[in-house]
Amino acid sequence: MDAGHFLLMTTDQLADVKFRLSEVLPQIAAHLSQRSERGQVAQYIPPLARIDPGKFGMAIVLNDNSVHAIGDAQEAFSIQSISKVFALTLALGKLGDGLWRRVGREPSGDAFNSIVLLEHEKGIPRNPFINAGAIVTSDVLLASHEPRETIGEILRFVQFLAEDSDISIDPFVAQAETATGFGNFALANLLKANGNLQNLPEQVLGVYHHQCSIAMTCRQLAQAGAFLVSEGRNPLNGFQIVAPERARRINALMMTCGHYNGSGDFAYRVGVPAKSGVGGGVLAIVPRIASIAVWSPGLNQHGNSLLGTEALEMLCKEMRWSVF
Ligand SMILES: NC(=O)CC[C@H](N)C(=O)O
Repeated sequence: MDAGHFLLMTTDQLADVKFRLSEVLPQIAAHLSQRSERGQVAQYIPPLARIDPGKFGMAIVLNDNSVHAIGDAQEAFSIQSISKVFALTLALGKLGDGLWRRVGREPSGDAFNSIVLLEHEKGIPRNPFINAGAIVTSDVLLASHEPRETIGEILRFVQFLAEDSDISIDPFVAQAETATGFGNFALANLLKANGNLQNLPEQVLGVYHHQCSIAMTCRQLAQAGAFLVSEGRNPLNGFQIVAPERARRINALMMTCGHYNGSGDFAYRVGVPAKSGVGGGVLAIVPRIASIAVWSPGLNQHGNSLLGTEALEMLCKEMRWSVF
């Protein structure tokens, strides 16, 4: 198929965006390199607590497949909760709207790992991006398979989206999460007690902790997210990954729930759909224009990347990118 078929910007618009990026990206890198306050790297997952908070990378994929990158954009990091976007995409493919009988679509206003609402709301998590909701999504993907088959399915999907078979799971992170994820076990047990898990908590968490432990570079992540930019079609290879309507809906969930109880602030400051992870990564989508991955491991009080958010705020302001 003709690559031009997928262009959602005219050639002139693309040239203009590329020119502005060549000016703005070095400014962002220079500005952030001077910041001494970089947030705190996640402490509760031991291998993440050892990551250098000085790291910073950003990659932008435009829908002609050109990649514009700065900093440590070629260094793999733990994508953590960003994996929830890919798992949700697969789960919607399996269950369609049936998924919404088991998970809600509302922001929680609580921390990503909160258990409070889950008891109140009888085991139906508020949305698929908080841990409880993502654990249900993992259960859907597990269905009656062996955990390792489902883990392989998620990994292969991400590799397929990024067209990169080098993407892998960090076994040390997966092991550490399983050894220390007592809060996730509490969530999974409460889901099971409420009849909202079909499989055993340890099997479901085997899937969930491994999907969170996928390691990717900014470049790979921005490429894997590109189907959300172009109405569900992967601009790398032209495959229609999801229907345009589904891509819009995944973006809507990223906008309303992608940053947990920091989602309102992120929408206000940045203004595009995005999903964060406690590894310090953020995947942000500018519909019809760009897929952006940024990585800075230090987190703010909500567990979202402090400088990653700031970088996106600067970028979207300078490029005048917003869905509003
Ligand atoms: N916000 C996150 O990235 C959390 C994911 C992490 N694996 C957890 O379960 O706590």
